[in-house]
Amino acid sequence: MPAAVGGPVAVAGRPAVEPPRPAQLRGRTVVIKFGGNAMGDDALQQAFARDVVELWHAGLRPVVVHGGGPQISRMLDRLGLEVRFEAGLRVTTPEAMDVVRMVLTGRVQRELVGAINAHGPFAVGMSGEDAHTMTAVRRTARVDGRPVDIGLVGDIVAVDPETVRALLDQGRIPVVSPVARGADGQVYNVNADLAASALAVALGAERLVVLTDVEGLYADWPHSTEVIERLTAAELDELLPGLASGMLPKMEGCLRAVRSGVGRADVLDGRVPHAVLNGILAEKSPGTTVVPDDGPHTPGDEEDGA
Ligand SMILES: Nc1ncnc2c1ncn2[C@@H]1O[C@H](COP(=O)(O)OP(=O)(O)O)[C@@H](O)[C@H]1O
Ligand SMILES: CC(=O)N[C@@H](CCC(=O)OP(=O)(O)O)C(=O)O
Repeated sequence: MPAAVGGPVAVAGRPAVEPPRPAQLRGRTVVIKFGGNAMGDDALQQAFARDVVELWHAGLRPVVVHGGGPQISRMLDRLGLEVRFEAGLRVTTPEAMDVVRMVLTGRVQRELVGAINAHGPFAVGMSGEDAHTMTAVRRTARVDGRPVDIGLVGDIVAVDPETVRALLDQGRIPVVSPVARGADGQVYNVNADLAASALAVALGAERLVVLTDVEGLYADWPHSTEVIERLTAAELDELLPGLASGMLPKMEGCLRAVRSGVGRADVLDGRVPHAVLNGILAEKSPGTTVVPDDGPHTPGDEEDGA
């Protein structure tokens, strides 16, 4: 596969995107989390796939970590199994774990890989289990300050990024499902936002981009939809205990990422077509940007670890 060639990103029929410093972004790794909500919409999935390929053409090294929560819930429902979340994490029985693995790696990932590969032989799907890429330990949820057993849910404790890095070096676009292996051989269900964050850290990624089904982090949800445009890690740390449902692991992932070397994390509205392209190439992203306490690490400041 030819080496990526950087250049302005022209997208016919769409508002012009002003790439701020494409030369500085060239060769940089960007981890993008694509959530299950956006995946349910064919047009959005196709637009996402095109964006990812365009980033590749612009010379970036995109890695996709996908979710699939709604798809798992629907399948559990069809099978007559319970659907329940605690603090934004699915309560995962051994039977549910089988379904999680089958739906994420066997179905949702195949569809996304197919959408990207409509543009060429780019995407290679893999699970966090593969080649010990993600190792997890069982975690509990905290509800009202108390630990709650949520079954086979994992927290990632180690990432070996070599397989993902090798794919990037071959000019591929890795598409990773958030399933991890425990050191004990047990398979764990990992929240996709936290999996994306852990992989971004291990790859020394420039950016973590999390797509969701709202405009960003709302300051006073559910009473208002005023989006917080930018916050530092310390500011987010203070807000975190007050966050609810799916926003909690998402923002926890952003915090972990910027506290561990990722230059910046953006939460963007995945319902907006081409959110990824606009979010990454525009100077100011339309959603919520989380920066390290000492400000964003901009491309060119230091060597990318990837
Ligand atoms: N402060 C907040 N700001 C925005 N959304 C919030 C907030 N707190 C909770 N939410 C909820 O979190 C949801 C996003 O999380 P989730 O459903 O897990 O998304 P995804 O499938 O994209 O990972 C929003 O749709 C909203 O209902
Ligand atoms: C532990 C846990 O909650 N895992 C998630 C994994 C998928 C996911 O995170 O998907 P979205 O990004 O689409 O929500 C789940 O079972 O739903």
